[in-house]
Amino acid sequence: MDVSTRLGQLPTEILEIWHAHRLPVIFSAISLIAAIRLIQNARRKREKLSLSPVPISPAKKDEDISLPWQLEGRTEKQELDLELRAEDSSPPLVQQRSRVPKTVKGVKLKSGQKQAKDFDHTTDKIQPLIFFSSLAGTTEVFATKFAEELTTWIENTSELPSLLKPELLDLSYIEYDDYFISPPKTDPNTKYVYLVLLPSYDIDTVLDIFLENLQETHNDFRIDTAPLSGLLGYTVFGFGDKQGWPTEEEGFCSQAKQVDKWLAKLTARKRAFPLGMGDVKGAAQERLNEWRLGVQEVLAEIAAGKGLGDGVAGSGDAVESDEEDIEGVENSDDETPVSTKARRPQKLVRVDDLEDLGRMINTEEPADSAPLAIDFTTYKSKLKTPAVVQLKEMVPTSSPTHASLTKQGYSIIGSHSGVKICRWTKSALRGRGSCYKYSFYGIASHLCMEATPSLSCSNKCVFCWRHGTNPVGTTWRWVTDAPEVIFDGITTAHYKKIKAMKGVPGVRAERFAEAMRIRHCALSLVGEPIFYPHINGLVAIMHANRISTFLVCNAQHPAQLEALIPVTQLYVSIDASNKDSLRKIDRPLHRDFWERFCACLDILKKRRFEQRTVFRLTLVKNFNMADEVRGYADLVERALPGFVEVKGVTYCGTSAAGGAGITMENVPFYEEVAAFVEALAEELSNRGLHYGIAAEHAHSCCVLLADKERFLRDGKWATRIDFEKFFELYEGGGEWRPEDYIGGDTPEWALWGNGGFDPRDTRVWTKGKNKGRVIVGGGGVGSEKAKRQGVETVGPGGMVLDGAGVVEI
Ligand SMILES: Cc1cc2nc3c(=O)[nH]c(=O)nc-3n(C[C@H](O)[C@H](O)[C@H](O)COP(=O)(O)O)c2cc1C
Repeated sequence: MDVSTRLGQLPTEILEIWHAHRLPVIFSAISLIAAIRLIQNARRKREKLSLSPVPISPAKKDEDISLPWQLEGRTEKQELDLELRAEDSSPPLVQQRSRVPKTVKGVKLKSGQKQAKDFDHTTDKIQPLIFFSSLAGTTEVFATKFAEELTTWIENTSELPSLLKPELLDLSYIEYDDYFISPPKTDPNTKYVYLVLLPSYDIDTVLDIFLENLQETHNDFRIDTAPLSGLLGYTVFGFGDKQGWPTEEEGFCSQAKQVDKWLAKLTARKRAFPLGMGDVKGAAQERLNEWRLGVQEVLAEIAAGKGLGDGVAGSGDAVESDEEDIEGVENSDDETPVSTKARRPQKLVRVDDLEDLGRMINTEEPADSAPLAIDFTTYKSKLKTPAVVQLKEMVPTSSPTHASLTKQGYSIIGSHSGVKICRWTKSALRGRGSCYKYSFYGIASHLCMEATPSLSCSNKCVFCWRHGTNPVGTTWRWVTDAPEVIFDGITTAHYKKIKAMKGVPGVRAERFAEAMRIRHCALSLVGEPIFYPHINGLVAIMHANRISTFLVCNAQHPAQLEALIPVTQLYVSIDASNKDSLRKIDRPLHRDFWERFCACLDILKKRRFEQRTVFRLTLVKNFNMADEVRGYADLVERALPGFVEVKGVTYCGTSAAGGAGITMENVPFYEEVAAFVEALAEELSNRGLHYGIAAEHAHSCCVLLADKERFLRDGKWATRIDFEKFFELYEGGGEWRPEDYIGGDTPEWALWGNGGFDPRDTRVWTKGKNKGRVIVGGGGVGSEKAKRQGVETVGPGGMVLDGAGVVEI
């Protein structure tokens, strides 16, 4: 075979060989590739391992740290990281002393530590300030007595001329910033000692706000870590109840302990005397007396120029500071104590917003790979992640608040909603008259349910009949119930309460039957309905069930107000005409309460053509009535509400009200309310605003002003509501105006001057004292007319006055 022939056969032979051996060949090739990949992977893993950082020894780390004044050219973030790492280098003395592993915290940059101002006992004065907080009045009583006894001691101790008379300050009335960002700056020769008396509450109260404020001040990078170090000293006394909270572990005086701890930080350990604690059901007075004697001794020593003493437990020296540090580490909310912080010039990082700082720290890993625990969660609650925050129930079933509310007739639904049958509902069931909502708007009280999805509020109004035990807070941080659950719960509880009226003498059968179909819901009661995060869901369910909604808000939540879906009638409580007065009467928890209030007015103005808007003024004599007409007119001019309801405050007669400074003296007579309304109407008219006095309900001490251009129809007041039309418009989904669901004319008997009592109902005088009535009070157009028409005039708080005394109706 020649070469050319053999070459011609070669492909065929190769093909044959391939067919004969292809399987082993393919298998070998795959095995080879797999082996190579495995070897490569193994090599890569080893390389990665070898790249992991060598654990940094303390010595090595210290070398790494650049001091702040060497940071030129670095980014803010780099500077901050280095600051944080520098904080990690605690002095050896403290490291040795720590009995637990130290958690190193990032510290926001603060300006240099202020040392305590020098005190010259020969020239300077000592001003003791006694701060107290009291929700139910107990602490106030103790604090007042304590202040009196301390004053007597000072006055009788002639060798202490530098000691000034103590001042008693209610934490609810002062601006925290005036006292807890730095000591008051009055006379440079006056130095302060803070004496703080506090109860403890394991529910959300204003005390939490105070604590949060102290904490925020300490953590605010713009303020010194120890801004109160200029104080001569401080000490705290706590009141608690050992029956409910037997031991400190179980919460006895827990909040006083926390305040004591934060003040230690803010004052750079100026604790003048150890924390005192008294059991209000036990020997509180004896403990307080002992504590007072100790405080007196300390004051005498300071006055004698001996300061707080050295090296003694409770003196605030380094040993004690370390104790506190350890406690803080255990609690995971502490920081490196002032005494152990690296003392070096601080370079301020420019951060436009505190949140920016939090973001920077939380999102970027430190350059140093050594673990660095950073706790900034406490100064800005927004930074808390839901996973970390332990959600509590607002009103747990086992809480005293729950027990107290239930006793008062409230049904608590879930853990934050409530419903209560109103006295006017009972009255209407018995044919004895409805509340002003019937006279003004046509809401029969037996068809109306009063409820709230949030028992908590962000105000602590002096006239709130539940202050003292109601939860308060500025943010919603509780377990949240679904709107469906709340709706089912409140309606079921309401019907149950109506049914319970079945056997009550005088209940009219037809009204009882009607009452078994709720038509209206007043979302007010107590607390703050728009605080509930799903308020829109709840309102929508109400409307779907053809229940009209009257929602009252406290003008402290502009964002929620803006987002609220239209309700049948939207109220904003206007409890004062100016900032100062509002602070005194509403005692708001929000520091920017006035800005929030004004923002809500602007929202109300914007939304006045979507729904009926109402200003609710509650007049409290000596608080928000005198000389405030012009101020209220300013607010009306700003928001232009459709209606202004003016109501005299109702006296709740509890010790809580007394504690807040409200007595019967503060309850205006109806004639005073009437005179106020007339003055307001005149002021509005002088400004070219078209409001007129439309209706009254003397029994609730309530008068209605309305916008004449919108609710005066053919010369007749038309303040009532066409509820069916409202639902039609709502369900139609298009645009509508409040004028589109105006009902019939305001009935004659409800008009201003006619008293406001539905003649179809029966007036029943309690204890049958309707004979020989003497009309007390009276005055103003309304009451004059009322007198002429034989309507009795009511006294303070809806009390009818007669010759025989006060008869409640
Ligand atoms: C709802 C509620 C919660 C309380 N929580 C605590 C508590 O956690 N620890 C405690 O020691 N006492 C607690 N107490 C008891 C109060 O601190 C005590 O009654 C105190 O005297 C109240 O002071 P004040 O009402 O005058 O402000 C609580 C009382 C109530 C009503």
